[in-house]
Amino acid sequence: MDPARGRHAQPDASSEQPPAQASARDLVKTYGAGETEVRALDGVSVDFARGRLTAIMGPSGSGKSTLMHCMAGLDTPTSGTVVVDDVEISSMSQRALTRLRRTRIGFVFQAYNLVPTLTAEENITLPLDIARAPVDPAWFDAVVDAVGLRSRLRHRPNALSGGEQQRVACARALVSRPSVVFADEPTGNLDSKSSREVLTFLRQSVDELGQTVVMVTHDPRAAAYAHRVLLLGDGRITADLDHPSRAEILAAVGAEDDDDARPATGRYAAVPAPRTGPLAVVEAPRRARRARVDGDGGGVES
Ligand SMILES: Nc1ncnc2c1ncn2[C@@H]1O[C@H](COP(=O)(O)OP(=O)(O)OP(=O)(O)O)[C@@H](O)[C@H]1O
Repeated sequence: MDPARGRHAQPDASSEQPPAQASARDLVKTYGAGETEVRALDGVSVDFARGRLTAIMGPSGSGKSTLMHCMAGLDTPTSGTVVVDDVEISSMSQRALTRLRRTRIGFVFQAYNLVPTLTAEENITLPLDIARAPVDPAWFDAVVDAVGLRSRLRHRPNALSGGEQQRVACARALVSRPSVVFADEPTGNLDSKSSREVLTFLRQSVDELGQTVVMVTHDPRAAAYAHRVLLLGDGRITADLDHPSRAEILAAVGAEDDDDARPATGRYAAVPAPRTGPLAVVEAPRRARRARVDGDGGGVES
């Protein structure tokens, strides 16, 4: 890190690794104190490369959401640093963080968190509208077309399916062309078809739109869409898999294959299935306590 600028130094240009778009160093997050203290993150250091889809997996309580929230500036680490797009955010004021989240960080929640009184289009542009930042029409069109929502833009959330609502939420996270998008169990509430649509879009946003996406999932089928899979256990990274096959992911999480949900062909034909069968024991469904109101329009969490 370059202390004079409060930023991390630029990576070595000769490095073969894509530069990190977001990084954590020695991240520790504790909740409570004394005998009730919980060490949700126990010294996590990780780089999320630009133009990659990274999946984070791990058992319930292993620290996945805490890591995402600290990386996205939704939670403050107890110690350690978080850098997004060369800017250290872990020591920023709430005000500066709020501003940054509106335009530089996208967040997708399991519960969609759309504003019910606004149309799909208004929901998508809300973070920029709140930030009084201009909407780039060409980028807006590219995102809306990629997510397949052109004909639904004037509908309100209650007239959209769950999958459509989550695609609106994905488009909202991407509309500012953020440095990085964090998605916390984006398919946790969706059926297999809608899950496939959302995962395909997230992958497409990386491959075709050049975005950087970090996604928490409990589902090995969803993780198979990623370029990289990280496993967390007890607040630490326990495995880091580069372009893993579905079999490698299943082996890493200690789950057996689910014959009923086996993809037709090819890696990206992976079909996330409802949470039944052996994979259901890998992790409990996301808890409702995840939903929160950020109130700044950056994630428009509700
Ligand atoms: N606000 C909080 N107050 C106290 N403890 C918390 C709080 N948030 C998280 N924890 C604890 O920190 C640990 C990590 O939680 P976290 O939600 O990050 O795990 P997770 O891997 O995302 O779990 P899940 O998949 O079940 O959501 C858990 O033991 C959890 O109970």
